[in-house]
Amino acid sequence: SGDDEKESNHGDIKYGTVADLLSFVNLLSSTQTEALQYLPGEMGVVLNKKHMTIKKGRYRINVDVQMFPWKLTYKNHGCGIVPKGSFGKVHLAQDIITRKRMACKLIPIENFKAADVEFQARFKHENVAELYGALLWDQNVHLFMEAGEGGSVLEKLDSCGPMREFEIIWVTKQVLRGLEYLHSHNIIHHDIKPSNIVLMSDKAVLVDFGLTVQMTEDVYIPRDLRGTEMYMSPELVLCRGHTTKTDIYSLGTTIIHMQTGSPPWVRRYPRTSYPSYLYIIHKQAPPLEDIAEDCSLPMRSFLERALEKNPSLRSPASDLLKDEAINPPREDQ
Ligand SMILES: Nc1nnc(-c2c[nH]c3ncc(-c4c[nH]c5ccccc45)cc23)o1
Repeated sequence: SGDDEKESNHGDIKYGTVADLLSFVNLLSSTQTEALQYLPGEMGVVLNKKHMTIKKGRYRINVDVQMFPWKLTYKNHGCGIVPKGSFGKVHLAQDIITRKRMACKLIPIENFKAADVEFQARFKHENVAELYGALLWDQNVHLFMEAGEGGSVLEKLDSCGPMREFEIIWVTKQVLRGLEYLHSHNIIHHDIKPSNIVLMSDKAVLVDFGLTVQMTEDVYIPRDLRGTEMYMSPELVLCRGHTTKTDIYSLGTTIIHMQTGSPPWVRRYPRTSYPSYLYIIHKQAPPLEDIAEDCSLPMRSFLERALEKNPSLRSPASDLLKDEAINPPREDQ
């Protein structure tokens, strides 16, 4: 009976719906810090029964799930690095029963915002890292997600140097499919860059939705500056309102980074002499000078469309997905 079921539960971890998870994370982000200590030691909602096995209302580290440092195939020193997201560390986790390997992002409860998970919970797409569950353990929110075991594009660039055009095309198509989906729901990611694109064997997915917003009007008026400077669009820097097109510009700067191994601007304006790039991004023409010399003509024209200074003239993801640069004729491949 329900009572037996209740008695046998020793914790507050349960399988639930997206609505259950959203009310759980809203509870967490709305609880005053001093009140957090009175919450049960273990609480959480698991969306995905296939990957995470709850036993008697519990899901414990080293009992039900093990945590590992990431081992990257191409990382020469092979040390288990723990990549840092916008507000937390990301570990590799493996469910003891299902053996499913997951990413587990730890966010200290005082830094946790419901927005960190809201969009990943509500919007599912093969190029958006799936959220499997959210748990609170001793003052840390643990987000279990789809793992990109190939690491992020940034780690690949740091380890293997500039990417070849066919690799860039492969990543760009995946990111554009994810952006086309998010933008069709008026969602702006706000932090498209190499470290927020992670690689699996058969696809790439977008991660880190801590800065993500859903537009309610035609234009989003920011209260604060969101994103990473080198990848920011001129209209975002101006802070007079922007749209989903800002993500397209950030993809353009990300492609320059994948081609050359460096973000735009930094070679012409060294970081040592330029603490901030905001004024440069605002005043200068888009960074077409930072496009790789050996960039193909189709990719160059793709970048001109993605880096168009005027967002209303900039191509949307749905148009760029049809661009010849990322749909080369067979013999080119
Ligand atoms: N900031 C953030 N928010 N969610 C994620 C995330 C979800 N699934 C993931 N899978 C892999 C990695 C990852 C990043 N760098 C790495 C280096 C080595 C191995 C793995 C990685 C990160 C994630 O990241």
